[in-house]
Amino acid sequence: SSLSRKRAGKLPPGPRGLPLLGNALDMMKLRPWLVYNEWKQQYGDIVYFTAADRGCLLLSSHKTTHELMDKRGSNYADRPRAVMSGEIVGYHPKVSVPNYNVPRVRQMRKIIIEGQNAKRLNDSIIPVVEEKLQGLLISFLHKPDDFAHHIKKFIAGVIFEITYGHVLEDDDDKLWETYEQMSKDFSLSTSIGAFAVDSVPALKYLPRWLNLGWMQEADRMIALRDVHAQVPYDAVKEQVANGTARPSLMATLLERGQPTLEQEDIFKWVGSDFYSGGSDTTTAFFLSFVYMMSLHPEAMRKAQKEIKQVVGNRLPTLADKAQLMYVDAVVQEIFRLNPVVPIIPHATAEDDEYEGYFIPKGTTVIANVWAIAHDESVYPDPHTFKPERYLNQEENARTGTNPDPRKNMAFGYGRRICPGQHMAEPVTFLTVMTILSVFDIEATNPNAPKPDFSKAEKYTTELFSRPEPFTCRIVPSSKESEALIRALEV
Ligand code: HEM
Repeated sequence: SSLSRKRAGKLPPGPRGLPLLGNALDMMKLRPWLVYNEWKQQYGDIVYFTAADRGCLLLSSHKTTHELMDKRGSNYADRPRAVMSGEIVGYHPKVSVPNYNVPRVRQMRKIIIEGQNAKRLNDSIIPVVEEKLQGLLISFLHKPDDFAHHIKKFIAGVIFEITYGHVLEDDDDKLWETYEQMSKDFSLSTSIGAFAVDSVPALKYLPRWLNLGWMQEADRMIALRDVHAQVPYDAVKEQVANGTARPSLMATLLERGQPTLEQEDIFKWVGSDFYSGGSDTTTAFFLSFVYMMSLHPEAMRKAQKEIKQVVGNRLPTLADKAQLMYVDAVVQEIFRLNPVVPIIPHATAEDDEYEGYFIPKGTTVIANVWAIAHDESVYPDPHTFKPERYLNQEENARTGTNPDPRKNMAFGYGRRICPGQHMAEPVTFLTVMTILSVFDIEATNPNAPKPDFSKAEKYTTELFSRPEPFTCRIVPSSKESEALIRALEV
């Protein structure tokens, strides 16, 4: 590509001469978003660098992510090469791995999005969430210290029920165990730097008899890849055939008639993607919510007061949302301060040119969400948890500050934007509002120093970033609240 580069112009600025290997590997340990944020300060909102054998474009402003990833969507909707996860373990059937021009990507996104249309959302998804949410409140009441486990199980329960009509009851549910392992495999195989073969793709041609650690790991992942989605799919197929299927997305798809082999493969992997797309992300968000409340008692009390005024002494419903501006601001601030997906990787399908810079085909494009979320020209006082920032809508609109993080970064960009957003938005709001309507969340040690959010402290450095394990106290906010929860137990 050096010829076309000469013709098309220079690459954007950025750090040069980084060590060939190791750069990408070290990066992940360091919270790459912090390193990337420094590069933004040093080189600007459009930066080019190479990591191992890849060219990477780092976009660190609303302007650049919007102009390239949204407006030039068709050219910015591919994914970076995934050697371990795609080529070796074979997760290509997942919607998130292949390039956008693979037809099944669009077919799968369509099924996922239609699965959350307004009617399905109201009739099939929200009622399930409300029911599972009652179970969550009861678990919080009885075993508050296990809140992290309860949250995880709540999400898994919702996803299994809406995807397969599978009722998750036991902690050692087989389907749950399998999906958890698949989810771990998928995120490990996808993470930058976990496997050397992603930095040196030629390693994939080493003979299998060498039996290196990563080869054994890959074989184990491949075995699970082949079965995890087959088992629940076959179960629903049989239930549909003998008329015992509970309502679910999979049952709806199968009730339309005998699928072709190609459709079967797509349905199976859509099932897999509901879990890998929806569980770790939503769990990370709710853990972040609990953690933020424990650290910001004033914001919590303001939200609780608003709920009391609007809702009174009953459990809230989504119909109350329009009147709960402050609660909504709390939700936005959780999405912003510690974004669940701090950096989002896409890739270019063709050569491009932007503001005089040349952007080669096949460049990894990284949306630097963390840096945008902490940009003080967009979110003044960016490292502080401050729901109030969203409330002055006229002023915000006039100055272009404090845009809703859900609308322009938390769920990604362009043609790859999160297809689960249609349920994620109401589910996050409903859950936050319901928990706050009956519980106080308190820090175990209120005098401990607050983490420094300008350094992303106390948050993990995974693809889906969540708070590091923490403790807090979750107690009913009043006698009436406790009675409301106990009334749910039958
Ligand atoms: C708080 C919850 C969630 C957050 C923060 C979140 C965030 C994201 C982000 C940032 C992306 C990448 C978008 C891009 O590449 O531009 C994504 C992709 C995706 N999400 Fe979500 N998500 C959430 C919930 C869900 C749920 C509930 C589902 C279930 C259907 C889901 C399914 C997916 C799938 C399948 C993709 C891959 C799409 C593709 O590659 O074309 N997500 N999500």
